[in-house]
Amino acid sequence: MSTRFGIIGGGVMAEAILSRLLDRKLYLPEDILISEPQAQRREFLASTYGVRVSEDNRQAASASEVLLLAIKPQALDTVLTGLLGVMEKPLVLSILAGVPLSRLESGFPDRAVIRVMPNTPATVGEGMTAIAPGRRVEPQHLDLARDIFTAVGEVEEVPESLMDAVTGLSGSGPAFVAILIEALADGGVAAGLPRPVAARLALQTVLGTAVFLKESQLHPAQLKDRVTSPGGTTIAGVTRLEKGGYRSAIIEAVVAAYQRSRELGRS
Ligand SMILES: NC(=O)C1=CN([C@@H]2O[C@H](COP(=O)(O)OP(=O)(O)OC[C@H]3O[C@@H](n4cnc5c(N)ncnc54)[C@H](OP(=O)(O)O)[C@@H]3O)[C@@H](O)[C@H]2O)C=CC1
Ligand SMILES: O=C(O)[C@@H]1CCC=N1
Repeated sequence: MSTRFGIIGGGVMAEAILSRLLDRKLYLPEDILISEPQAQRREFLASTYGVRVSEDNRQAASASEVLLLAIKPQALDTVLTGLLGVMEKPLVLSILAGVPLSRLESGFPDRAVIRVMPNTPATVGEGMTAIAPGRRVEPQHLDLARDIFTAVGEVEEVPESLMDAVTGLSGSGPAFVAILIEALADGGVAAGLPRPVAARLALQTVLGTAVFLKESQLHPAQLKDRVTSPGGTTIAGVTRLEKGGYRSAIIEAVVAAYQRSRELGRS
């Protein structure tokens, strides 16, 4: 049976992408082969999604069209060593944080490589993916990568020099937003709301605000001004946020994640 889509590393992000690709019927389960060292994880992926699994990365790397690299950046060298001598030349899509195209292209000689940074909302088709094509990428490779990541959300092509910044913002950002939602709910509980009610209000407030901003094209500051009645509740809360360094904490979180992405690429 031929593999159209090979994945090396069947972890969180691989599952997020593959679940949506299957949902959207871009690939059939039998088109996909995932190599993953943990037997339990392989069994889970095979039984949940019907995909083929293997403990041998060389099988996934023999994919006829696409090879998605979804291992941790620290595992790259080991994986590359194990792939020496594999002759097939699929398009390589690397989602590894920080790892530069130059390192990927020397690890996959003669193959077209695209550096990609997706995020976990890809699972529900609301992902944000940035792509940066390498030197050997042809227009048809870029079209294929766009098709794959459009199936899991929005896609932006950027120069490779911006990929670490992308990683700090949209790659890591879902964690920062999840902490905000958790903290909003905690605030509601502190103010006396039952936990389930607080959790629902917090989630819908963040979702509603994001959808409203997207649809209205308002600048976030305009929305903030609309909510902030003179002498009212919101300005009391905003004052406390400013005192607590809310904005700078978020800016610094994105910058710290960007810097860590750069460090990972150097190792
Ligand atoms: N999580 C996220 O939100 C995002 C992650 N990324 C990137 O995606 C990549 C994967 O991240 P994530 O899914 O979170 O990590 P996970 O740890 O969940 O996934 C990595 C998987 O690779 C497996 N693995 C380890 N060594 C090998 C090997 N030699 N050959 C094949 N598979 C191996 C791991 O198995 P085991 O557990 O047994 O070690 C694990 O299942 C990273 O490079 C990360 O930078 C990019 C965007 C967003
Ligand atoms: O935390 C990480 O390293 C990965 C990359 C972007 C999101 N998660």
